[in-house]
Amino acid sequence: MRALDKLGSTIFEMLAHGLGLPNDFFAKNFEEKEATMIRINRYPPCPLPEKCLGLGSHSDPHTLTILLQDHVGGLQVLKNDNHWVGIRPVPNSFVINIGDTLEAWTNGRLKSVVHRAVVNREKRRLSVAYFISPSSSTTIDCPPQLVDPNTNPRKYKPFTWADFRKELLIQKRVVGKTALNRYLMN
Ligand SMILES: O=C(O)CCC(=O)C(=O)O
Ligand SMILES: [Fe+2]
Repeated sequence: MRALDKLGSTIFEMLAHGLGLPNDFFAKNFEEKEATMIRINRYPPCPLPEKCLGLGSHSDPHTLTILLQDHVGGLQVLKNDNHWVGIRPVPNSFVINIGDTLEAWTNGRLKSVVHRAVVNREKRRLSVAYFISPSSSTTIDCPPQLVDPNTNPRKYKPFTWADFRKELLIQKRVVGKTALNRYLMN
């Protein structure tokens, strides 16, 4: 896990740099990484792949996901809210997903994509997802540099990662970005 945490930290630093924020703006909040977790997804072959899904449409609620997928393929991303695009597996590489928490933290500059996994008629598929989360007390509040009252007003009310996790637990199943929508400004 240490290598994945280090990769996550480097990505956070690069993202902060790209957004014109201090390099440690995000990375400094991940000392404790509460609720950071790894999930192994196993999708058995399915005789009727058009009739079922391996993993339904959702966005990852955490901050950053580092995903390793095998050669079979099945990950799809929702583009322009109306069509699914397959993410071709590239050997020896990770897929990096922005989570809901990072979308709120950047006032929507970084987007957490809605995605799903489809199944394969013949082949079993495996993927491994590492979901990185900040310390529970971290307040997710977008910095003033990313807000413009005229062109990009503040989209979300500040919340702590602990609050957001409670919202996630209340939901029976995460569908789309329902937990994050609870924090939208009125
Ligand atoms: O299996 C995949 O490619 C996607 C997995 C995923 O989206 C998840 O575990 O949240
Ligand atoms: Fe996901």
